[in-house]
Order: sequence, then structure tokens, then C-alpha cells
Amino acid sequence: MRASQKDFENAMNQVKLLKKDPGNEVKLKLYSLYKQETARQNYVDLVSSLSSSLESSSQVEPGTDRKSTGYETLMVTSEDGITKIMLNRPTKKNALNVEMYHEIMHALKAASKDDSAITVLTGNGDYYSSGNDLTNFTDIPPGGVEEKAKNGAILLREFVGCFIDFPKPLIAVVNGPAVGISVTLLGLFDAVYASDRATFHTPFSHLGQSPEGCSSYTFPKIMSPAKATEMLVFGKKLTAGEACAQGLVTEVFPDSTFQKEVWTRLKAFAKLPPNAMRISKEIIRNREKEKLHAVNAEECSVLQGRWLSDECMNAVVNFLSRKSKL
Ligand SMILES: CCCCC/C=C/CC(=O)SCCNC(=O)CCNC(=O)[C@H](O)C(C)(C)COP(=O)(O)OP(=O)(O)OC[C@H]1O[C@@H](n2cnc3c(N)ncnc32)[C@H](O)[C@@H]1OP(=O)(O)O
Repeated sequence: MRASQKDFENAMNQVKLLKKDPGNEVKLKLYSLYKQETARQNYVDLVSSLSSSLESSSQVEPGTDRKSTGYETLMVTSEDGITKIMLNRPTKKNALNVEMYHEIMHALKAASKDDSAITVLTGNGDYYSSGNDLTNFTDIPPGGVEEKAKNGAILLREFVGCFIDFPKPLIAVVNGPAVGISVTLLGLFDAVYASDRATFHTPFSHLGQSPEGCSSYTFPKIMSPAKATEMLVFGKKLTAGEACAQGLVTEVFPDSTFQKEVWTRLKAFAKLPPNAMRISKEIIRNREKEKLHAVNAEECSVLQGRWLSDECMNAVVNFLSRKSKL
């Protein structure tokens, strides 16, 4: 017999009253089940809201937005010689869930073959991105946390590989705060423009994790080993101005004029001969490619181990508990 909503709420309360801590792995499983229950409730709520809105208005075209891009977590547009990939989970601060990793890879592969001269990554809403979605840790497969960590490392390696191999000029338009993997990847971009509202934060040690996105190699080269250590090991958060002084950001703009100034500049860049730009990027980046792939493989393998550590599991459980999701 299927449990009712009341049974579920009672069970949730019982978990909070347990005298003995059930442990991180069990807590992550509980969170996963909680999410499924919430998803079922959301489904029912959505269907019921759709029914009432369709009854009240025959002009609504459900799913129009989604059809225009074909993506669930991104908005992708192509005009004026620019393919713009916009992270589109603003209510979650553009955290990267598993679907978003796959969709970004898909969008990059498509952009590498389309007619555009340059490609831009940016965020919708007040954040550029809050990095890896920490709820990614909760969908534990039958093979347990080891299988989860192994799959995560495979996905991460493929994902970062797409940035290493991207053939056209790739520009980050950092519209707001950036956290975790959204910061480390910036070392693989060809230019990074930031609003003065943006901050750059890689709290890997706080999360019991280690650097990815090739940052263990690119950051010391860009900003010196000591400055890279302050960010990647001690989790020092940089302002946009500081990140620019360290060479991670190319130029900072006042937030009030950011979009206008940046897009005017990008449209001018996109009028340059595309083949010349592609070939020039190749000659700047290609001699590092093999090294970057090797660094990526090593970082993913180290992270796979970190994800299984108590330090990491405690940090994830703490985040989810703070958000009342456990
Ligand atoms: C294949 C796997 C690859 C893995 C690659 C590894 C990458 C490493 C990293 O990226 S490490 C970085 C991980 N990110 C974080 O630690 C950030 C966590 N989030 C926060 O600290 C805060 O949310 C914040 C500072 C980004 C914003 O705080 P604020 O108080 O302004 O807003 P909220 O916390 O209320 O956020 C709004 C809702 O968004 C949810 N959310 C935000 N970021 C994340 C995230 N990274 N993961 C999961 N969920 C996130 C937050 O829970 C709120 O949701 P709610 O409205 O449902 O409560």
C-alpha cells in the first residue's frame, strides 16, 4: 500500500527525533526519497495548476519556451555571429545539476559546428553560477556511493574535456557571483568579462573536496602558485577587481552598464573573420591541450576519492540540513 502524505510527514518527524545519528549515507538516501516524494507532489500541483489555467485561458501555449531552445536548464540563442549559452536555473542560483552538465556539453558541441564566430557562457538572474548542485550527491545508485563517485568522475572528465577542446573563441560573461566549478573553468576560457557585482569563490577545502576544471594547473600559471593556493586551498573569495588584478578576469564593468558594454564589444568581435579567430585560438591553446587533458584526468581521479571521504559527506549533509532538506 502506498504511504499517504500524512504517513510521509510523520516519518520525516521521526527521523528528526532519532536518538542515534543514522550516518551520512543513510541521510543522503533519505534526502533522495524526500526529493522523489516532493517531485510527486510538485507533479500533482503542476497538473492541477495547468488544468485550471487551461480552463481559464485558451490563449496559453504550454511549453512554448522550452520548445524554442530544446533545453531544460539552458537558454541557447544564436544571433549576430554569437552563440549565447545561458545557464537557466535562477531560483537555484544556476547550480549545475546532472542534466545541466549534459546540456552544456550538448550546447558546446552544437556551437562548435554552427555558423557563429564566437560562443558566450553566462547566467540568468543574480548569479553566474553557484557551482555543482550539492543535491547531485543524493541520487545514490544500487552500487552505492562508490558507483556514484565513479560515475561523477566520468561525467566531470567528459564535461571539462569539452571546454579544453572547444575550437572557437569562448567568452564568459560573468553577470554575478561565481562559485566552485563555474570559477575553475574560467582558466579555460579565452576572455572573461565580469560585472563589478561578481565574486569568485572556490570553497573546496570547506567542502572536503579538491580543485577541478584544470584549475590546479591553470590558476598557478595565471596568478602565481601562492595566489592560487589562497583561492583553491584556503577558499579566499575574490572580488571582480581582485580577480582582474590576478589575471583571471579580463575586464570588469560597472553592473549598471555591464550588459550594454559587453554585448556591444562582443558583437564587434563577432564580425572578425571567423577562420582567422579559430586558427589564432588554436595556435595559442593547442600546445597545452595534451597537458590539460592529463591534468583533467588526474583531478577527476583525486576528486572521486574525495567524494567518498567523511569530510566531503559531512559538508554536503550540513548544506542540505541547513536548507532543511534533511
Ligand atoms: C558530475 C559532478 C561534478 C562535480 C564537480 C565539482 C564541483 C565543485 C563545486 O562546484 S564546489 C561548489 C559547490 N557550491 C556550493 O557550495 C554553493 C552552495 N550554495 C550556497 O552556499 C548558497 O546557496 C549561495 C551562497 C550560493 C547563495 O546563498 P543565498 O542565501 O543567496 O541563496 P540560497 O542559499 O537560499 O539559494 C537559493 C536556492 O538555491 C539552492 N542552491 C544554491 N546553490 C546551490 C548548490 N550549489 N547546490 C544545491 N542547491 C543550491 C538553495 O538550496 C536554495 O534552494 P531552495 O530555495 O530550494 O532552498
